Order: sequence, then structure tokens, then C-alpha cells
Amino acid sequence: MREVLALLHGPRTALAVVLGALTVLCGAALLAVSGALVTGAAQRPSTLLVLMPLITGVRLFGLSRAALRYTERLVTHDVTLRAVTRVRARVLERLIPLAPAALTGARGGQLLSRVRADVDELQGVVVRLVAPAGVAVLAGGTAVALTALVSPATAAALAVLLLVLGAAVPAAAARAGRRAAVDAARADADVAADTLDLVRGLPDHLSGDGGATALRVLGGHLARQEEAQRASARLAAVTTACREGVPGLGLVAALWLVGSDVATGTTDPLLLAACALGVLGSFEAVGGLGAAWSAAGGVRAAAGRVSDLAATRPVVTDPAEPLPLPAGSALAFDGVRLIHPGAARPALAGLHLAVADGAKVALTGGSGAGKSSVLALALRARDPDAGRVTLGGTDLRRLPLDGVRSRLAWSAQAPQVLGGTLAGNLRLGRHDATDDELLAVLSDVGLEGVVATLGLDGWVGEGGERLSAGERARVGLARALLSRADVLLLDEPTAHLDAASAARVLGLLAGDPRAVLLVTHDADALEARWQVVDLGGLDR
Ligand SMILES: Nc1ncnc2c1ncn2[C@@H]1O[C@H](COP(=O)(O)OP(=O)(O)OP(=O)(O)O)[C@@H](O)[C@H]1O
Repeated sequence: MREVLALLHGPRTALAVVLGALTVLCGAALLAVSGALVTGAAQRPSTLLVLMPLITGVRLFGLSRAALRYTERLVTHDVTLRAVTRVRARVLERLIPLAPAALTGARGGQLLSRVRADVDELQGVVVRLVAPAGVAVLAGGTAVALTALVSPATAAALAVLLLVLGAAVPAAAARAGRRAAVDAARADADVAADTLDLVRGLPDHLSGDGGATALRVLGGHLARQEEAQRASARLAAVTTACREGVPGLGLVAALWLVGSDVATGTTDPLLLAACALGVLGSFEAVGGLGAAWSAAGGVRAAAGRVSDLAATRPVVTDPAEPLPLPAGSALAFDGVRLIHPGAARPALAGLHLAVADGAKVALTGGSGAGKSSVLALALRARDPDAGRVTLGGTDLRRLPLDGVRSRLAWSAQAPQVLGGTLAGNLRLGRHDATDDELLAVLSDVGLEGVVATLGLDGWVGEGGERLSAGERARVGLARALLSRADVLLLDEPTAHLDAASAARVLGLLAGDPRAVLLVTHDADALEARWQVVDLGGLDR
């Protein structure tokens, strides 16, 4: 929580609180002065000497209140937008080092839901939490002090009722509502994750039981979500009744206590309505606290989850004192052993492999032989459990992570194509590539047809769904080819291609001056210049 508050701009937040408190006090003063004015006007004889300052006061407080509220909103929104930027940056900063290995256990929908919900919660920390709390203390305290000048007993009653409405009622409501909020958050996350899984896997569900099982599970989570919402609504009804009732009690108390003083002649009758209405207006000071108490739990939970992200150890980290990047980019695996977390047997054991500068090496072997794991080690998505992987003769663990990855271009088995344009997806490989360079590489990988139908600036659909699996694979390949990396790590780039397209891609790679480490199931399609390494025969 402290970490989240540190992300706020202190002086601007303080200004927002002061402006909020002044707005509330102007509102209370407007009511008080109006009460005094009505009483003064009703008195016989009423004198202009008494009425004029009151009339001026009504105008002053009325106009000031509007101007102060406007300025307060401007400042609060400015603070909020700054907080949003910082919170988003902080969450992403924490996520990036965890990718890809430390995030493979997380469900995509839950991760999405977590990032969205946490950012939403934390961005409202000023409007929903800090500003209402500050305004309550500042405006409430000032209102009690001013009331004490007229009637100490009324001030005491006001202080007690402010505490009841601002602290006791919301605390009780928050305690009662915490469970419902936790249930709602869990149900929301499950519904989001299930919906995303259902939509992504729609074709599989439809060809199975028509989606009945998935819908049944989703239905259960929706019912839990609804029940949690009902519980919150019941609670909201009770707190609304208190919110309306307690200020009424304050009004009655002020009329009674100040009225007694007026009756005994110790207080000017002009002050009766002024004090009673001023007390009524003062309750606006704690008006935001109900929402603040309920927001507090959510904000604390969101802050906790963002901290948890920080506590999640990245699988690989930058060395404290990285060595300079070596001149060459020859890759070597020396006696490498790798066991994935939770796996019963090592994915790789005693692997020795060299990929010299410009070499063409093809990895083959049965499914699960460890081919993709070799690429993951080269990229330093993971570190070996034994042995070492070197780049230009230096252990990867001693080199800067960014530097290592700038030397390597990777195209996954099913490359990630983002919802955007074809050109945008390709420029992930090289941001400054010209349109001509993009068209050339697309032609190299045989995607002229896609260029003709979509165009470079055509929308490829969410996750590239307007492209076939083979086209997506070739977009990934084109992205790798475009990059300025020295080594291309390609995971089955020909898997979805027909024989002619596959031969064209393999020919292209064989002619590329850079080193290529290729994963393939079809060693027969390779030309003689490829060095084929079969991982299927390794002794584990
Ligand atoms: N993240 C992971 N967590 C646990 N086990 C993993 C993980 N990734 C891979 N494995 C296991 O490691 C072994 C090697 O996997 P890898 O993906 O490297 O094989 P592969 O040869 O590329 O297989 P395929 O040809 O099917 O893509 C497999 O037994 C796999 O189940």
C-alpha cells in the first residue's frame, strides 16, 4: 500500500485534498449563511446592516463553491491520470522480466483480469481513497471547530455523528462486505478466464460436446458472481439508510441544543438556523468515506497482488556485473542438462552442440525430445541446471540479457501474431524497416497473396485470426528474417506449409548468411549443407 501511495504526486494530491475540503466548507457555510439570512429577514425590524453581509456571504460561498469544485476536479483528474501512467508502467515493468517462463503457469484470462482489475483499482486510489479521507479529516475537523464557537455541545454531537457516519458505519459495512467482495473478485476472475478460454477454444468445444461442459462450468461461476452482487446490494441498501438518517439526527441535535441556548437567551436567535443548517452541510465532509472504506479493501488487495508480482522471482535475471558482449555470435551448449519445473525427467541431458557463426544446424527428434527447450536455453528464457550455454565463448549468464536477445531472433512454433496490421506485426522484428523491405521479406516467405488481399496496413484480426496457421508461421519467420540478429532460432517454420512452400523457405534459410538453428520434423527435406542433430537418441 505504501508503495502505491509513493506513486502519487504528493503536492498535487495535497492540493486536491485542500480544494475538496474548502468546497465542502463553502457548501456548509452557504447553508449556514442562508439560514441566518432567512431568520434575519423574518426578524422585525430587519436591518440592512445585518442582512447585507449575509447576502454577500450567500453570493460569495455560492460562487466559490462552484469554482472550488471545478478546480478540485481538474486537479484530482490530473493526479489520477498521472497515477494511471505510473501504475500501468509499474505493473508492466514487473510482468516483463517474468515472461515467458515464470508466466507459463498463469491462466491467460486470470492474468488479463488481474492486470486490468489491479490497474483499475489502483488508479482510483486518489479519487476513492486518499482525497475522501483527507477531506473528511480537514473539513470535518474545521466544521467541528467552527461549530464549537457557537455551541460546544452541538460540536461534540457533530463530532460523534461524523465519526459514526464516516468510520463506524463504513467499517461495519466493509467488514460485512469483505467476504462478498472476495467472492465477487474470485467469481469475476473465473468468469473472465472461462469466457476467454471458451472463446479461444470455441472450435474445439463445438466439435466436442457443443460447449455444454464449458458452459455448465461458466454457469456455476456466473451464479456465484450473481450471489456476491446480491450480497453487496443488500449491504448498500443498509448503508444508504444510515447515510440519509445520521445527518438528520445531527440536524435535530443542533436544533435542540442551540434552541435551548436561544431559549435561555445565551445565543443569538440568528444562529439557530445557521448552526443547524451548517451542521447538516458538514456531513458532506464524510460523504466519500463510505465508498473509501469499501474501496480500501480492493485497493489493498490490488496493491498486494502487484507486490506479489515483484515477489515472483524471474526465472532468469541479468548478471550484477555483465561482461561486454563478445564479438562473435557462435552458440555452444556444453554438457547441458535441463529439467522443467514439475517434469519427471530432464528435457535435455548432457547436450553438446555447436552452432558456429553462419552455420546451418537442424534439430530433429521425436515429440518431446527437447528441441524447443534448446531454443529456450539459447534465448535465455531458462538457464540450464547443469553445463553451460555460451555466445561467442562467454556464458550467457554473464552477459546482459538484452544484449543476448538482440543477437538472436526467435520464431516460435505458433508465433504470436498481434491484433494489428501486417506491417505492425513485421516491424516487431525491426521497427525501422521500410515498406519496401517489408514487401521484399513477405515475397521471400511466399506471402504475396496475403499482401494482395490485406495490404501491408490491413488488419490481421485478433491474434492474427484472419491468417491461416501457415501464414501466421510465415509472418513469424518474416519477422525473424527482418531482424538484425546474428542467429535465427526457428521452431518448425515449415510445419504448416505445403512441400513447395517448405522447400522455398528452407532454400531461403540455407542462403541466409546468418547462423540458423532450426527445429524440424522433416530432416529429409534439408539440403546437404544443413548439419542435422538428432536429439531423440540422447541418453537421459
Ligand atoms: N514449461 C514446461 N514445463 C514442464 N515441462 C515442460 C515444459 N516445456 C517442455 N516441457 C517438457 O520438456 C520436454 C521437452 O519439451 P520440448 O518442447 O523441448 O520438446 P520438443 O522436442 O520441442 O517437442 P515437440 O516436437 O512436440 O514440439 C517434454 O517432455 C515436455 O513435456
